[in-house]
Amino acid sequence: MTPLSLLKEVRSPLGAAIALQTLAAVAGVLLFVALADLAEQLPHGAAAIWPPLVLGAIAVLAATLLTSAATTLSHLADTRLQLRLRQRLADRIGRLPLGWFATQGAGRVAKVVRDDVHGLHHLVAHTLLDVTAVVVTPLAALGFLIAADPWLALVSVLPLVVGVALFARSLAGSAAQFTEYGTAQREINAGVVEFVNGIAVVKTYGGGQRAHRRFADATAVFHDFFRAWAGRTTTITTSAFLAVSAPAVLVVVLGVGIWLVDSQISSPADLLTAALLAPPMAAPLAAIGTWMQQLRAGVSAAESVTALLAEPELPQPQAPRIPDGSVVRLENVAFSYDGETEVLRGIDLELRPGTVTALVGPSGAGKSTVALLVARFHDVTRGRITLGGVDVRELSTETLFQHIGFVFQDAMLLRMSVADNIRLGRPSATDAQVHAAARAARVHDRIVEDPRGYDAIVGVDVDFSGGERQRIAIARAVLADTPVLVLDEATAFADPESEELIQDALSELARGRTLLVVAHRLRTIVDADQIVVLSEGQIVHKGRHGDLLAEPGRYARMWQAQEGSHT
Ligand SMILES: Nc1ncnc2c1ncn2[C@@H]1O[C@H](COP(=O)(O)OP(=O)(O)OP(=O)(O)O)[C@@H](O)[C@H]1O
Repeated sequence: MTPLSLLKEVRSPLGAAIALQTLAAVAGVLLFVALADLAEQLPHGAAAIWPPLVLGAIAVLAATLLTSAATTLSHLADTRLQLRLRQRLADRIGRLPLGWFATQGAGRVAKVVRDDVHGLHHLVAHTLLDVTAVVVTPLAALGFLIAADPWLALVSVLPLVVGVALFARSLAGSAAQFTEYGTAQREINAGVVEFVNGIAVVKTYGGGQRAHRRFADATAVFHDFFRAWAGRTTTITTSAFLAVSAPAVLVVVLGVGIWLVDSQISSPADLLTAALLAPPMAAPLAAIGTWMQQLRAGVSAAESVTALLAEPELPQPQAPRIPDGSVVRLENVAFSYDGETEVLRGIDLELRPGTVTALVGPSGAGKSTVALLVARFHDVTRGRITLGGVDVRELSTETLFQHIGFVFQDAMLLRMSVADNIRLGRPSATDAQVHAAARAARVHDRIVEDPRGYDAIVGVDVDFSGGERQRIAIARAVLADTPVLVLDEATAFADPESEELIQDALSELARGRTLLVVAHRLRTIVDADQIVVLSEGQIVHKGRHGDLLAEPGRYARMWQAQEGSHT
């Protein structure tokens, strides 16, 4: 799909709008022709001026009505396109693997849905009509002039030709310059972002000079580049603007035109027509930069939308199967984020119902990745993951999430009431069930601290700390009541009281379920049925706390390091 094929959806209204705008531009030129005729007829009395007067009035009326009809149609096309695109994007976004969002960030989705769809609005509703007008007006004017007097037409088109030649010269080799311009701009932006993001560090450690060097250097590079570029092109660009400016055009047309009239090659009336038509014929060239930029922005918005629509979706099974029980098995699983480096290899693991499995290991070992794969945020690169004996790729998303729930580190709350946030786990839950889930998650007391309690809107009436958000997410999982639960233990930064509450909530949640926990502190998982030690994407040990501690190895060392730091 090419970016502009997006516009196929609205080909008919947009085509009609462009056709109407073309007629409007011709009518606009006709007005000048009528004016010239009017001036010519003035000495011949009232009867003679009526026809051009009526023609002028019709031209104005037609230009106004046609432009307004074209704009209405282009806006209708735009509204239809926006609706279709937003539906298609929502549909596509809904079918992307959940892991995609972690990698790409919600920022890209927001940019496309908000900014790029809006960028397309500009292209469809305005830019295409503007471009039509600036292309058709000179052509229509030239057509009228050629019909009236070819010599004057030639003179009138001269400033335009000179202008085009000068602009072409000033733009020669500009592709490389524009690339350099873009690179320099990006470097400045990166410098600003780095500086602003690091402002706390900069202020704390007083490294102001060094920290903003990247920004300062990028600005200096940009300044030098731009000065050199402007120096090379200013004279020629200014000459081009001058060539197509109304006074310059009039000087040329009147200067040569008067000589043509004197030499009886042209009539005074045709000279008047040329003097009226030549400036609007040349003027659009001065705006060439603006509309090229608008076209480029529109095309680039279309490219972003097309790219998002082309993102590979998570394959859905043709004939979804039903799992038999809720045993989860990872069989010789390998996974790569980038298709090159495998971050997991040969993972064999069984999560039996009612047991707790803890994943431990150094940072970057692949613990979170295993958790994400079990919840099918990504599909495995090799091997398979089964739930109740069925490959998770053969389950419908609905069935999968009826069986597997998850609570990840950055517990997401939506801008809705606290009760509805918890109810996301089970939309049909009664108030009493919501409250019971919140109690089990040790967050009920915090919720009722606010006078609006469960009706308080998150982010508007009430804000929660990270630990509280996580407990609300746990309440949601309690309510969803899935037999398998994947948890990314995120208590590392919680205060001791909050940590204790989260641990209580988790123990409550774990009762009777299959639990897979990404554990950062070993102390919380000493009672786990199975501790899996990962290192560099592979399982290096598996067993219970006591057994693992007994054998010298990574687990014993990790325990020593953590417990040593507690004593
Ligand atoms: N979205 C991603 N895109 C590319 N590589 C990733 C992505 N997420 C993780 N990785 C890489 O995969 C490997 C395993 O990461 P993972 O987050 O699973 O480790 P972890 O054991 O959970 O680490 P931590 O304890 O620090 O959270 C790391 O090398 C990491 O850099």
